[in-house]
Amino acid sequence: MPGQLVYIMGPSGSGKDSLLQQVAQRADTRLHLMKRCITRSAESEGEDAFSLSPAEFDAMEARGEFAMSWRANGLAYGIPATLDALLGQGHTVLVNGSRAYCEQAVQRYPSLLVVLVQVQPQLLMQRLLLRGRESPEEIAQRLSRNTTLDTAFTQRLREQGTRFVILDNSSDLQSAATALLNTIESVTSLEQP
Ligand SMILES: Nc1ncnc2c1ncn2[C@@H]1O[C@H](COP(=O)(O)OP(=O)(O)OP(=O)(O)O)[C@@H](O)[C@H]1O
Ligand SMILES: O=P(O)(O)OC[C@H]1O[C@H](OP(=O)(O)O)[C@H](O)[C@@H]1O
Repeated sequence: MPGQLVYIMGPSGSGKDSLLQQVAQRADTRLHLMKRCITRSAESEGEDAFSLSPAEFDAMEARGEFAMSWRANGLAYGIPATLDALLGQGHTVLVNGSRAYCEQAVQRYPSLLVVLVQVQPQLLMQRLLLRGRESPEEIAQRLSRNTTLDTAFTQRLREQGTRFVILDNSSDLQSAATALLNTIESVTSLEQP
């Protein structure tokens, strides 16, 4: 496909959604941020997503209306199949992805750019509590995912030759967004004929 998929992943609270919003605001029209379908209430704080019931999600998934889909944190997440049309038209497309789904994403889109967003661990809980979208119990469950997820897959990504960068968002959001945009621009300009 002529476009470039940018798959942003990282722990809950690392700032994926904030970074994507920043970059989408600053970037040109060939850069698209995919709006996700999530079985989360439409009233939830934060991310602008399509809110679906579990039954609606399952029906869309069965009809093949997602380019990618996964379950995590008690929720189902889907990236609409329009992703493939955008990539086919040559756009750079940003996706808020899951670490647990990353290897499947690489299999489907081998030329994707994987960006792992990291922050100092002690900041994660603080930022999630301040965001206030989940209860303290749900936040603890989200953070426990960081110890159970297999992090060796990042090593495998490098060995497979997948384009993979780590982006630190421990400091201010603007600096991290600039670094992300620079990374995307360096990869997409490499793709120019
Ligand atoms: N650099 C930063 N400095 C201070 N606060 C930040 C920074 N980046 C993000 N935040 C804040 O941290 C909280 C978590 O950020 P965000 O929702 O973007 O994370 P996320 O990785 O998308 O999390 P999740 O996977 O749980 O949706 C938000 O309240 C956001 O405003
Ligand atoms: O823990 P991992 O597998 O990386 O991610 C799981 C899911 O959680 C986050 O979504 P949100 O916090 O519900 O918006 C991610 O974006 C991903 O979809």
